[in-house]
Amino acid sequence: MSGEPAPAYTSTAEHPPPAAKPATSEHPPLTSSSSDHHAAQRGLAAAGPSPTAELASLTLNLKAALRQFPDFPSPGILFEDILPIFANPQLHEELLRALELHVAQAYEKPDVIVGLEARGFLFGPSLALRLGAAFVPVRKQGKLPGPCETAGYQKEYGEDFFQMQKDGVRPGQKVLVVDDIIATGGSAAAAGSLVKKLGGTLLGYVFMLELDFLKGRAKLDAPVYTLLSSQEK
Ligand SMILES: O=P(O)(O)OC[C@H]1O[C@H](OP(=O)(O)OP(=O)(O)O)[C@H](O)[C@@H]1O
Ligand SMILES: Nc1ncnc2[nH]cnc12
Repeated sequence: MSGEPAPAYTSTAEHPPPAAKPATSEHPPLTSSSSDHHAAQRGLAAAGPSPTAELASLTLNLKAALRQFPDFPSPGILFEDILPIFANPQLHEELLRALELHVAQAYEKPDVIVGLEARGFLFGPSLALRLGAAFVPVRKQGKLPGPCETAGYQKEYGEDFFQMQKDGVRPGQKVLVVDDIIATGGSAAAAGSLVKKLGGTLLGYVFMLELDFLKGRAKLDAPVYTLLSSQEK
């Protein structure tokens, strides 16, 4: 890895997204020792608050933006609406920064970010670009052309089938699965099983939000990171 060029890391630093600023005291580079290799790849100086302190302040803003809708899409479900984060460019930027910080601290650099339809598509590709990784979708059955692997699953309010294209992940590639929410964990577990069927090495799972009381992470057999938690019962 160390000898490889890292074009996306460099280009992210040189071409930050519109709401982002270059590395400054407000948007500092990654500085912890565990993320030094990422910081070095990005060509950024070490300065500013620790990634842990920065993450803590970012998550406060993000949590405050969530909205809840009772009895949607069916009676008894308290629906967590993440869309206000994407409607606000500053929060959108803060979300990506928080996820990027966490991945750099906690995981090896992934080759592939696998995002789940549909809300995993809202930030999966942007995160992949920041990390210099490929983005590959998991889609609901019947949406992807060509040879696919299929896995059935149950989620908090229904059941479905997920698919991935057979050439989406090459054997041995390091994969992070990302999605907006983990509830019962059924969707994420199905996605992880597809990655493994394709021969990928599952580094772990990254979610914006976890509904802790449903204990979905117990279904997952790789490290799980959630930025925010909710509906503690
Ligand atoms: O942990 P689980 O109980 O499996 O539930 C979590 C999944 O449910 C939601 O997706 P949904 O299937 O509603 O699809 P959408 O993103 O297309 O709205 C959410 O985006 C997760 O993918
Ligand atoms: N309670 C919930 N809110 C939003 N998305 C979900 N996906 C599964 N459960 C959910």
